[in-house]
Amino acid sequence: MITIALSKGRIFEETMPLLAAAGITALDDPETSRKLILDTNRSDVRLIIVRASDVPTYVQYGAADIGVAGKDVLNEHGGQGLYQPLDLNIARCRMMVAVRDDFDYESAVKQGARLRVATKYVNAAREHFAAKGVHIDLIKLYGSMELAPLVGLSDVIVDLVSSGGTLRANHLKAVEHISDVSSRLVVNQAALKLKRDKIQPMLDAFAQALIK
Ligand SMILES: Nc1ncnc2c1ncn2[C@@H]1O[C@H](COP(=O)(O)OP(=O)(O)OP(=O)(O)O)[C@@H](O)[C@H]1O
Ligand SMILES: O=P(O)(O)OC[C@H]1O[C@H](OP(=O)(O)OP(=O)(O)O)[C@H](O)[C@@H]1O
Repeated sequence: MITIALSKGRIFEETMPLLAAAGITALDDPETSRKLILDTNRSDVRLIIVRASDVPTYVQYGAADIGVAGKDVLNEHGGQGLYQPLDLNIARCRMMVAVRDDFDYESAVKQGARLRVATKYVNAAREHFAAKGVHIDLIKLYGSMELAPLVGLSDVIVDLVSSGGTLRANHLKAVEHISDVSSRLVVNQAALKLKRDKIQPMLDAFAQALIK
């Protein structure tokens, strides 16, 4: 049995065409079904539905053989035990530093102010500000980061931006680009060795589908 870990929403939706290219189709839709283990048209392949941030953990411990996770999530997890053979180029966005429209970020940084940074991406934030030599107090959040500067929890947020609509709707502006983000295929290193006959053809089919 090959177990593939996916999160609901954009990763599931954007991975389906790639799975289809490898001849795999899900028999249930996670948006309408409450099932966490989904059968596929292949009796030797199943999908498990987990939180986006939990995908690397399931694959690291071998509870799933394969998964799809954003580079943001992989950077926070650390990537131990994971082989990352393919950038699937899906769920694309940018990791940015953002502040309130009326916050003078340049001056705050120039004056050597200690910035309060709220984010779910603490590793990315720590690395980014350390490289700039800016001192920060990190406040870990699990979502809705855009709220933090509006209610005085932080000066700055580090969050993902795609259309920019969420920043605009909350009177925030992006002031620094940290990295481009897309989702990667991750494979358990031991599973790749033990189940190579089943996993390698899937990897080849995904790679082929990406070229087209
Ligand atoms: N607005 C966006 N546009 C495109 N891709 C995005 C966007 N926001 C996040 N992503 C990417 O999609 C991945 C999955 O996002 P999703 O919203 O499904 O999970 P999440 O809510 O961030 O995670 P969790 O449920 O674990 O808290 C993210 O890890 C990121 O790589
Ligand atoms: O620039 P935009 O196109 O507005 O996208 C940016 C938003 O997308 C992500 O949230 P998401 O939609 O995934 O919501 P959630 O993570 O809070 O579920 C991210 O955390 C931003 O809030």
